[in-house]
Amino acid sequence: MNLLLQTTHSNLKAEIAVTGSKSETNRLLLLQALFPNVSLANTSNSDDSEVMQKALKGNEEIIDIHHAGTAMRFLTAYFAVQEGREVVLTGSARMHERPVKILVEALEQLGAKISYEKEVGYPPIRIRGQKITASKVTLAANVSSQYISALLLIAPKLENGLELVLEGEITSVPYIKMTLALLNDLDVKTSFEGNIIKVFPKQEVETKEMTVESDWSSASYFFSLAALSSQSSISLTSYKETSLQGDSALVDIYKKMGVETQFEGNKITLTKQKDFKFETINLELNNTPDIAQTIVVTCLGLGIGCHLTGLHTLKIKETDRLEALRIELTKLGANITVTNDSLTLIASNNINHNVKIATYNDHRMAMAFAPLALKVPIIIENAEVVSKSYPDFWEDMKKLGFIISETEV
Ligand SMILES: O=C(O)C1=C[C@@H](OP(=O)(O)O)[C@@H](O)[C@H](O)C1
Ligand SMILES: C=C(OP(=O)(O)O)C(=O)O
Repeated sequence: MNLLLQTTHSNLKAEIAVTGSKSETNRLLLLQALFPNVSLANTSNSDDSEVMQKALKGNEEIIDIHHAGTAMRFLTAYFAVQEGREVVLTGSARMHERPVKILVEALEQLGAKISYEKEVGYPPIRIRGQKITASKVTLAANVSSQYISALLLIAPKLENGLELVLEGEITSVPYIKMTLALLNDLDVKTSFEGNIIKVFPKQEVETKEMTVESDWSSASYFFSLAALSSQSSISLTSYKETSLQGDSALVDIYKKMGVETQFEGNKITLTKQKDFKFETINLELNNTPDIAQTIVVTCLGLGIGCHLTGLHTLKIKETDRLEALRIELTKLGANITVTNDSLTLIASNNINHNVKIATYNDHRMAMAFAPLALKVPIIIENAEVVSKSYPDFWEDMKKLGFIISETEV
């Protein structure tokens, strides 16, 4: 499905209930499987959370998690400790290119039995669940924080808890802190000092309802819309001023792009500042990789330049996001260069009309480019990809007055 996005005005006003954080949901679904007296509210309706839920509830031998990176990594750890159960974890063609070796080797250090069905280091993998008593493991921390979160999530149920020694520069740190914070909410004791993380054993937890905060990565598209609007009052519900999600850094980042965020109860309201003086944006995004695409597209729409660094993990996500951005932004007329871990956009006021944006099976390519419809009519190819994290995205865009129609071209 290709969608043509257009608008007749750029004064944006609506209240939108963004779905729950997929990162929090997928952690909590796993914790709920370990501790059944935990209940959940405001969970994500994303495909990634649905496959996670299905995998944990079902009894299949072959489990297909499609494009869901967190599900792949978290379930690898989960099934490694399900004594007597044997499963094959598989996924989409792209998932077969997303590395899991660091996690598999860490689990093997602990005594897990995992083998590769096809290429060494990549899914699909066969996991034979074991009882694990070892409690110390060393692993590289510079490729994906999801390996670390996966180990931390199963740690309280290990007889002797877990000590992780992290090697190299630690990437995507807020996601590790989110995992630890959710464990702490269940009264699991943890520590994170320097490059050592400890989780202490806990076999049972008190009955508790955990409410998932709405997804900040999904909110990024509304920050971008507010920045590119002539006027805006966009309210988003179920957000907190003190968030577990690193992407809440959007509040400070978009202040530099003329968006003011007001917190009121559990709601945020995004307003466009009048007569804002824009400057080139320089950001290090190692802590917030998922909002890089949103930010660079906003900069193009605003006609300002940016230099974004700390992006090495983008190459192994749903697609090589640096390459995808280079190709699609170039189609729009942008002057962009990328390296293995950075991106530079030169300021320009020209954006080509009616460009067809390819989305590379990446939800964030579709959603990050959508706000440009405030500047030029734009076509988003395979727009259904948004369901990986935000199935209602196009409906929510319509609430802001966008005219969205299917197109054959
Ligand atoms: O733990 C998580 O929920 C996530 C961690 C990040 O991945 P990396 O640690 O691989 O950068 C992020 O990009 C992903 O969308 C979700
Ligand atoms: C990278 C992402 O997800 P995952 O790694 O879980 O597939 C994302 O949602 O941007």
